[in-house]
Amino acid sequence: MTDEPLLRARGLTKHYGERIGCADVSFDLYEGEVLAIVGESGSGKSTLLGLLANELPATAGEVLYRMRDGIVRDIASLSEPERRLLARTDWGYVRQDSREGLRMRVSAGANVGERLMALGERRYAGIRETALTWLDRVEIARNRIDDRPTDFSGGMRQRLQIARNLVTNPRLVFMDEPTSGLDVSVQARLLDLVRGLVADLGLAIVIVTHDLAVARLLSHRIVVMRRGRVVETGLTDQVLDDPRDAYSQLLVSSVLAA
Ligand SMILES: Nc1ncnc2c1ncn2[C@@H]1O[C@H](COP(=O)(O)OP(=O)(O)OP(=O)(O)O)[C@@H](O)[C@H]1O
Repeated sequence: MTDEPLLRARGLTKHYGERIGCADVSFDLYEGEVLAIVGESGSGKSTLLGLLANELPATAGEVLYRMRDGIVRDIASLSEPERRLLARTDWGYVRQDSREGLRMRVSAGANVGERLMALGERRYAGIRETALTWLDRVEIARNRIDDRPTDFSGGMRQRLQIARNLVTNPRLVFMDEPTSGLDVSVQARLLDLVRGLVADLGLAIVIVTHDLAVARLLSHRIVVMRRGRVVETGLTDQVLDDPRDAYSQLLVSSVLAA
């Protein structure tokens, strides 16, 4: 273990032509820490997540990541193979739309095994055994291993995405509104599962959500965005119970009033 941050965002800025996606965002993320990015629609949450996950090029600023070998790299300087390897091993990305995060035409088992195969694992029996273990962990019945995600409910698909991402023991997982569109009870089950995995595996998570209840339940720290800028950041309970910034106060109170 080390006290060094796992990831550092420094002055991250993204312009879409004249439009500002996000501007001058800086923070540190530590191992095992869950950071929620909240804000209303259009505040820049998805843009920031895209920059952090190296899926969008920044207009200015940088993301520094401490790789598994301990060396801190600017993610924009990674070669294409290095970038792909990082995205497949030490990082995960759980998408709002499971059709973007899963391969819908292959079985649940193949969805989970794919990243292992990409890392060179060729023993079919071993891959299947690991996939079964992960189906257990995300509470999908073992006899569904040969079924396709198209036959799964929304909640099961999100749990399968989680298994698919965690099979390589990533240290950092990005999540983009993972519970939106799910029924309340299904959401609660998913959040419970994620909480358990965070505790067991010491995962760091950056989660984008417009739902402050999700942020409250999962995150240690929170970043409040408005018009592409961070207006407030701090410990989740502190920000949600006693927001300093006028906009955060509005955001919190409008949810409370809802
Ligand atoms: N591809 C794009 N081209 C042009 N402008 C964009 C693009 N993507 C985002 N924007 C603009 O950047 C700003 C931030 O958008 P972003 O999608 O990051 O916000 P958000 O908080 O994730 O919103 P939502 O919750 O609706 O997804 C908005 O003004 C948006 O219109």
